[in-house]
Amino acid sequence: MKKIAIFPGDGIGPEIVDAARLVLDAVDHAAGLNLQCTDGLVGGAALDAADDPLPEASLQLAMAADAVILGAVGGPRWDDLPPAKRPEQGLLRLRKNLDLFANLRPAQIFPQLLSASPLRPELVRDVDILVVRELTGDIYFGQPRAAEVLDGKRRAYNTMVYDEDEIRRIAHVAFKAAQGRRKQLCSVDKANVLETTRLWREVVTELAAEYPDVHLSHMYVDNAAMQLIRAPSQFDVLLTGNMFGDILSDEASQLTGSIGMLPSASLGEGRGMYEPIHGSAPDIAGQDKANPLATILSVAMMLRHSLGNEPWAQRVEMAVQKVLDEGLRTADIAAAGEAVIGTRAMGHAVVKALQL
Ligand SMILES: NC(=O)c1ccc[n+]([C@@H]2O[C@H](COP(=O)([O-])OP(=O)(O)OC[C@H]3O[C@@H](n4cnc5c(N)ncnc54)[C@H](O)[C@@H]3O)[C@@H](O)[C@H]2O)c1
Ligand SMILES: CC(C)[C@H](C(=O)O)[C@@H](O)C(=O)O
Ligand SMILES: [Mg+2]
Repeated sequence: MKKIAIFPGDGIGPEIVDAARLVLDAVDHAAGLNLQCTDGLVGGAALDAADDPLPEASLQLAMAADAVILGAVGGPRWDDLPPAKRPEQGLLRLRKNLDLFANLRPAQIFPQLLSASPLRPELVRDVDILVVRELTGDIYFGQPRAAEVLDGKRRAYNTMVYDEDEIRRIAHVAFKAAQGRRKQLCSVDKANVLETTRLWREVVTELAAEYPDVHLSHMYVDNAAMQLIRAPSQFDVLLTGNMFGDILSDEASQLTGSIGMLPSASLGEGRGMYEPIHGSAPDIAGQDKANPLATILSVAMMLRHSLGNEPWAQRVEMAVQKVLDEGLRTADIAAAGEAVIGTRAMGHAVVKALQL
């Protein structure tokens, strides 16, 4: 028996999670996984219910689980709160408390969606990038941080900080991932300006000696943002910090056609958390329009990384390929004039494509 904690969250979160749940339930039943799934509150939903974006009960639920599935958090209803009190803080605290320092965000091209990419097909056809984003450090968590009034003037600051151990452990993850792929690792930093990322570059370079089969290169983040659009297939594994990884992974999602296609795994020493990279999409929430495939592909990542079930991870990924082959599209991945299906119908279609 494995325990799965499920946090639907806000906005489209409950819709995409419900669609992914259809797939998870079907796999559980067919593969005899004997999963015990329990829902919890995080983000705005938790703020509303318990005045805390990560109530203690939710944290305990996650800590007791073998794996966590999360939809998305946040939305305009909570936008006036200061960052430290917002729904997003629930997600950040969950990541930090579970020590999920390694965020894997694969950006793969689905050949069926080449026409959905804003880039020319010949530029994106061979794209297969793994963004390895550090997830528990950087300017997200650095102290001190404050918003204050000084000499009658409002000012605010955050602190970007990494120590060498934090850099080393995420770099090991990236080097190992590269060894299992095309052996090209590009570390992205801003070492020409920032002390933090100068240390980042030093530590990553030191580690390269342990991975002689991996070709390591370094790139400044501004150039990387540009190269991702100019010639994205040059990248294999992209290693970067929390902030740059957040931005570059949203950018990379566009190569695939939609942010609704990018799953993620957040890993540490223990349980993993699985979530799409996108947010709560308030503009389409509650309309059965959201693409659940990123969440469904995150379930595949959970089967692979937390449940040790590679065959079923691949079956879910193949089922996603099949629905795309069949021409089934949510609005975000539909070409002009193409028929569109809703979130829930897409979930059912993936279950059908599993051919159980
Ligand atoms: N992991 C998370 O929980 C997470 C991630 C990013 C943003 N957020 C939060 O979500 C809220 C909205 O943020 P935002 O608008 O900047 O980013 P967003 O990712 O929610 O949406 C950006 C755009 O992408 C579209 N989109 C996102 N997911 C989609 C899907 N599955 N299918 C189809 N279209 C999709 C949206 O409709 C929107 O047009 C904010 O409160 C933000 O903090 C949460
Ligand atoms: C909601 C926010 C805290 C989060 C982040 O910045 O990590 C999101 O953008 C993501 O990419 O998961
Ligand atoms: Mg983000």
